[in-house]
Amino acid sequence: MTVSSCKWNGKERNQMLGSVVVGVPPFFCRTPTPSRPKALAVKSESEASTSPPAKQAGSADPPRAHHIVFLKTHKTGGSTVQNLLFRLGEKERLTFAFPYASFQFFYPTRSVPYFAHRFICSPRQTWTPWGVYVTILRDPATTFESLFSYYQNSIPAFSKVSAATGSGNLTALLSAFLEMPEFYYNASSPGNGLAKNPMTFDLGLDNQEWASTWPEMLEQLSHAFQLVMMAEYFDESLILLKDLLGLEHEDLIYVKLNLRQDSYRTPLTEEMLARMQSWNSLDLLLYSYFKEVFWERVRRYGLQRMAREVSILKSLVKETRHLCLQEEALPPGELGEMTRPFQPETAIILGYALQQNLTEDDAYFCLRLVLPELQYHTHLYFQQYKREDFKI
Ligand SMILES: Nc1ncnc2c1ncn2[C@@H]1O[C@H](COP(=O)(O)OS(=O)(=O)O)[C@@H](OP(=O)(O)O)[C@H]1O
Repeated sequence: MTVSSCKWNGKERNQMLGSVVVGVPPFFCRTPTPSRPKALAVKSESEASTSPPAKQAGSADPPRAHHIVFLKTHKTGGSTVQNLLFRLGEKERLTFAFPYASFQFFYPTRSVPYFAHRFICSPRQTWTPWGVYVTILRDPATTFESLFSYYQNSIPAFSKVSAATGSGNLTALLSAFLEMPEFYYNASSPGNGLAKNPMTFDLGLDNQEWASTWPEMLEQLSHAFQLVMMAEYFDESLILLKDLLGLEHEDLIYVKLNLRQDSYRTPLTEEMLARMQSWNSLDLLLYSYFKEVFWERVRRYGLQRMAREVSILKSLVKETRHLCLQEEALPPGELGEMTRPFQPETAIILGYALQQNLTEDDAYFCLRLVLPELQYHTHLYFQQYKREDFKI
């Protein structure tokens, strides 16, 4: 089934959702249009072109940000960032680079699309700036714990644990996996891409073992991505994004999406934590490296300035939540189809119900703020390809 043939009804939604469970790296591209926002404009309209900028020999100009690419890693808060970019793109009438026939590009064979892999990750390629590249990382332990719970039934290395132990208890399953990961993990199984060093895999690097090219790879990645956000410092990350793209505070308003119900979280013992870090040691290297890059960047931005900006953002988010949401996150049974996030079999994912009696403008904004990624993707897909049969 192709996405273009989808209508938004329960049966087809399930088919679409099946494919999105294993990841959605949406590429979000900015194409200059007559209604281009001043906030994102780097050069004047007359200078704009739809093709990537050709760098003139000897030109000292920085590359122009004609395109925004967001590489969505798994279980790192990416859906929240994606929602913000979807809203921005819709508001500014930007073009989205959606895969033609699916929600995702090449997963699980390869997580990063070929061109990105070639330009970002090959040590022999010189990085060619084509736009603004942004991604997000999260502490490897919490990322893995979240992945294990969410993909318990769909990643072979994880589902093998329940088959072998007969247990249905997430904590027991995670503990059993961490005791003997090699026993459950088969590197050649394509569905196992995320079962070891998932962020490394998502960035297109070899996630099996450390190689002497790693330091060079990390440096290349830090040149390729103008911003690597950190889930643990989400607000600070958004302020850096604002600075990078020339956004307003209003553009940064968010609610946490794809949030698991607390009862599905596994409390980690010291031993589990150590095992998890050892199993995901490349993710740990990646994360530690980019955490340093991140804080260096915050220092350059100015610590006091950052604190002020974050405080403004926090107040705005609080105010908006009060305006838009009935209460904090709710389980799926209490949500309508439009606002109910996809539910894996092994965890409960929370969503949000809107306040009643919102004005038309507020309802337009608030609905988009809480719209789960599949619903929003479907809406944008139909909107972009001039299919009017699914409208919010
Ligand atoms: N703003 C913000 N800050 C910190 N953490 C956040 C944020 N938004 C979402 N989250 C947490 O990220 C987890 C979901 O990540 P993704 O949306 O990338 O998941 S997915 O791969 O698209 O399914 C999921 O983690 P778990 O709840 O631990 O599963 C979310 O709670």
